[in-house]
Amino acid sequence: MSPLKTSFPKGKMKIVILESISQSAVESFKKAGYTQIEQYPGALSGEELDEVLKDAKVVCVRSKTQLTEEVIQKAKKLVAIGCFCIGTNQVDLDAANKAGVCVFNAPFSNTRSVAELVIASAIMLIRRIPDKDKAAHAGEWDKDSTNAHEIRGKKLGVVGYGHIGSQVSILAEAMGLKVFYYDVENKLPLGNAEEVTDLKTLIEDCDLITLHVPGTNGTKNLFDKQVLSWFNKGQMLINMSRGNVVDIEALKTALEDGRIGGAAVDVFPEEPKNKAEKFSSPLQNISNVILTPHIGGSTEEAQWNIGLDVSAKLIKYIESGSSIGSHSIPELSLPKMEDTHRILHIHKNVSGVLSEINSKISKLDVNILGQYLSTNIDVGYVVLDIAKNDSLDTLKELRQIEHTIKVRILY
Ligand SMILES: NC(=O)C1=CN([C@@H]2O[C@H](COP(=O)(O)OP(=O)(O)OC[C@H]3O[C@@H](n4cnc5c(N)ncnc54)[C@H](O)[C@@H]3O)[C@@H](O)[C@H]2O)C=CC1
Ligand SMILES: O=C(O)CCC(=O)C(=O)O
Repeated sequence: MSPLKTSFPKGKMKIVILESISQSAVESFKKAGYTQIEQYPGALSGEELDEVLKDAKVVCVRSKTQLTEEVIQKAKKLVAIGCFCIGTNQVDLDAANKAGVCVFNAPFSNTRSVAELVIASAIMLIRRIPDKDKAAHAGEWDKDSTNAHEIRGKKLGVVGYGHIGSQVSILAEAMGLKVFYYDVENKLPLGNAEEVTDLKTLIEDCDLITLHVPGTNGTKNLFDKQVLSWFNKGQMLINMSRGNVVDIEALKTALEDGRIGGAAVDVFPEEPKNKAEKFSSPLQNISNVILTPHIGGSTEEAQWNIGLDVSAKLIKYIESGSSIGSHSIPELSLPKMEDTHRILHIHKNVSGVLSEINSKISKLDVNILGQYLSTNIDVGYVVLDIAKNDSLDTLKELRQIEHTIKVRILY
């Protein structure tokens, strides 16, 4: 079979890669025939980002680059966004959906890396290693065991029992911790973990609390002043989810008061865009606090696998239209194209569009060999496999249909 060609030559398809995404992604794109790859080490914003995205078909980001409605609307040629991470909160998913831009992520390639760092942090905090470490660096030999404990037998409260939370749960039990969890959804408890349906009880009863919720409007300031007031016996807090899940000023106060006995914080409301920008946080220089620069998922293993996972989804979408794993436009699983042309039509989900598409195609006297449709509240995604013909004319016709957002043709 001849290699799959796309309506738009691969060699002209600009792929923008920001935030030092793994070379595994770059290699995958190149191997698949994409040569116009622009790479930038950090995140971009403002005019610089707009300029780079002006003629980009695909943009690849991690957690920093903010792909707002404005940015997406200006990037007129954009077909797909790859989030080379778990979180998709840096992208306006609603705007991407309405602009017909497919958004993918890597839902579990760095899960284990985060879970391992949580366990490591739990041990460090409960042994008060941050202070011992600082003291040793300063030439002080402090062997005092006061307030240093084993994690064995301690109670761990997991807030958000999804992929990461449940992996933490398994590792924690293996280390002898007793695991409790709180989630807004009904979740299967792994091992001997027990659900606690009330957040206050979870916090009051556990020795360590670890946060693994997504960054959404619903989780913004989930740990606000009031929730942090439920820590009253020196429990420790680990936040490797998103910076704005915790009220950072209230956390500072609780740490200074000793109501919270220590914290490991990997994510911040304000994070530098790149290495050159300075990092500052109200949590700096507080006793028994570990601050890390959003590296929960930053292991070579995780980054390599994320690169492979997301690039494969992007290539599949570009070359076949399959949108399985999309966080924006509707998901469609598609069969292989067999000696056909494939039309991908993304449109506003209003009545009449589908029948107009079919009527245009029937007027062109083109045989429809397969039709696939998926919709969400705002957008419809229809894929038509048609007998080979002068497809460019078909494309022109379909672009004229009212409510069309994007049309592509594969041949
Ligand atoms: N620090 C880092 O480098 C990394 C951070 N993350 C963050 O971790 C988050 C979680 O990742 P996964 O476990 O893969 O996500 P997931 O979607 O598998 O799990 C999230 C869980 O949180 C629950 N949840 C949502 N709102 C909640 C609320 N208000 N209260 C309690 N539970 C709630 C959900 O029902 C779900 O079970 C990501 O969205 C990302 O923001 C992910 C990877 C690396
Ligand atoms: O590695 C990154 O840049 C972001 C990791 C993260 O927060 C995620 O996967 O959601």
